[in-house]
Amino acid sequence: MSKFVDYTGKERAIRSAKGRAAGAFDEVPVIDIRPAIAEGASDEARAAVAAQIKHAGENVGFMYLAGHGIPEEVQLKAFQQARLFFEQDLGAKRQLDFKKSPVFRGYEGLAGNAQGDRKEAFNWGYEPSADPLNPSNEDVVEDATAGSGKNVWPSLDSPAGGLRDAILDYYGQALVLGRKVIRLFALALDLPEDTFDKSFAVPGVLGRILHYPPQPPSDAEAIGVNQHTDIEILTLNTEKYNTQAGEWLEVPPIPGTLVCNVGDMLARWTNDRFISTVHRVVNRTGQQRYSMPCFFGPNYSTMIETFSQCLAPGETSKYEPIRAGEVGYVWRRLARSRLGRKYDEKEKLEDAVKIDSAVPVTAVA
Ligand SMILES: O=C(O)CCC(=O)C(=O)O
Ligand SMILES: [Fe+2]
Repeated sequence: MSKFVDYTGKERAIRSAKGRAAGAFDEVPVIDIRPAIAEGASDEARAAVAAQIKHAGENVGFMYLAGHGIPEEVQLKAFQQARLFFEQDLGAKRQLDFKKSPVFRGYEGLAGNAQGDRKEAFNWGYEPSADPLNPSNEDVVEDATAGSGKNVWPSLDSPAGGLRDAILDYYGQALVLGRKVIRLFALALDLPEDTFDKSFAVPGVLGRILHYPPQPPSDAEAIGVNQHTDIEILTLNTEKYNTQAGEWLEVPPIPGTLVCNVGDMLARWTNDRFISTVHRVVNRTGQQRYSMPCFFGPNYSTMIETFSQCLAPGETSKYEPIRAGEVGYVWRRLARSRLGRKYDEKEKLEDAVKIDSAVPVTAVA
């Protein structure tokens, strides 16, 4: 594997190499969460599922979640609309170019993406009207530094006019599920079950649909999304490939499951007790590939400071406390992955996330 340099510029060891070498895993575990999220689930059932999450979080950083309860049809409807959106010509898609949004919402093209990845994406964020547990229609303040901002959607009379409804139907169900999963993560970390609840009342949950065209047969190693770690606490997704211990471990789609992986915020919160695993996407299917990750981050004013329970006596955290969004952790990270900027905590946020609209985005065939 080529070396991995993390967002702070440090060369990073793939921590899960240790787990793999010790024979802790050679594949991503499948965890049936139904017994733990069912109405009236017993403490024993929840503890049993939390124990599996703990093992996966500490050794792999990735897990399949079965029994999650989101109908496949809801996902497929969003993918159908996404296909209609991505099939449009570039000019139509670029009307919703993410570079027009202070919070990177909208279309991210195949060309002009910072890493040269073979993918295009449509990005959105938290919208109160889509949240079954927060049904107020209050407008979210359009302020990148406060960390929310407005979504952009295709107009109703355009070819993908149903994209908003289809995405938000899925996203609303994912929000409900994510809040349950995050409680199980708290249990898995031996923390009070409600540890994350307050910061997930109005959470910083970003979503995106990605489209990966089939790779040219002449280029079997063409990268869909280059190696990276995710920014937030955990990601719920449909399918992907990741890496451990110097070789890439395949994570093929398993019907009826979602893939869940640990992100860097949880690594910071747990001082790397839970591993934010490096992963990438290579589309070798010969088909168009679509995926729809939702990145679960807390309210943007939340301070992320390593839980004392995750430190051994006398141990200090490797990580400085950092605010999730307001002073820019999320936005600096997104500027890095979407605009190719350097991650620098000292740079003024306005400069770090400023979009230079004079930079042309070139088209590729
Ligand atoms: O397409 C996928 O399955 C994964 C994409 C991904 O890793 C990401 O957007 O962070
Ligand atoms: Fe990712």
